[in-house]
Amino acid sequence: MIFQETYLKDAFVVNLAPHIDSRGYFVRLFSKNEFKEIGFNKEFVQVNYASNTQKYTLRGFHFQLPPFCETKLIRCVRGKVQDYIVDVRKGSPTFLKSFTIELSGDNTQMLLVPEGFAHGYLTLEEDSSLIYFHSMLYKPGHEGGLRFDDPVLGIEMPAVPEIVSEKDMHWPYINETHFTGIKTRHHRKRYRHIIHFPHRKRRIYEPEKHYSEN
Ligand SMILES: Cc1cn([C@H]2C[C@H](O)[C@@H](COP(=O)(O)OP(=O)(O)O[C@H]3O[C@@H](C)C(=O)[C@@H](O)[C@H]3O)O2)c(=O)[nH]c1=O
Repeated sequence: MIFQETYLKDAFVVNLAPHIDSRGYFVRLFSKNEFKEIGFNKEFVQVNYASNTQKYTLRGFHFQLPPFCETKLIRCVRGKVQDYIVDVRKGSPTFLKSFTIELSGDNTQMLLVPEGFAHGYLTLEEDSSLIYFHSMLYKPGHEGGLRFDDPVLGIEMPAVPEIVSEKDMHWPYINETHFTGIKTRHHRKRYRHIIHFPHRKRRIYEPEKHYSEN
């Protein structure tokens, strides 16, 4: 596994190392020892699987509220998605900035979504499925969400979402209730096997302009 540090503090792209032979391939998705390299020492306590029938289905952007914040490891096992994360940690240097990556059943990348990040994706192919590893159990009633089209986030998608749940259509636009209060980790130790993504220019967040009545 090779960990690629993103420009969002604590969020990593995990590059897998498949063992290929005449049968196909074998690949390790998680190893406690390898993840220690990036300071990850939690346990995954729940594994979820989501199947999406249609292209341009959107799920997200979701996070669990304190004290049930969770780290998630995301792998697309079939089809293709554009995956997004948004830093909603109050006080984080990358607060409200987003990162996106294409994940697919054919590529060998996963995304590690740290605590205090919202996560979502848009399917780019029919029949796209994902598996998520969670460090916290599902807590109904403790879910937070961001609108995928919130102008504060300025997220550009490759296509207009065509299928979105009622719940995801009704998240309020950015306001204080979204801020998880999770602190970023302060250590900035350099890790082995880490590649850095270049910074992307994002629009400046101006709360007084963007807070909505919702
Ligand atoms: C997330 C979740 C949902 N459910 C139930 C609640 C509901 O009846 C049904 C569908 O739930 P949702 O509409 O919230 O599912 P969905 O919109 O797919 O939610 C997921 O979105 C992606 C982007 C993530 O990152 C995941 O962590 C999760 O939040 O499944 C569970 O039983 N356990 C769970 O862990």
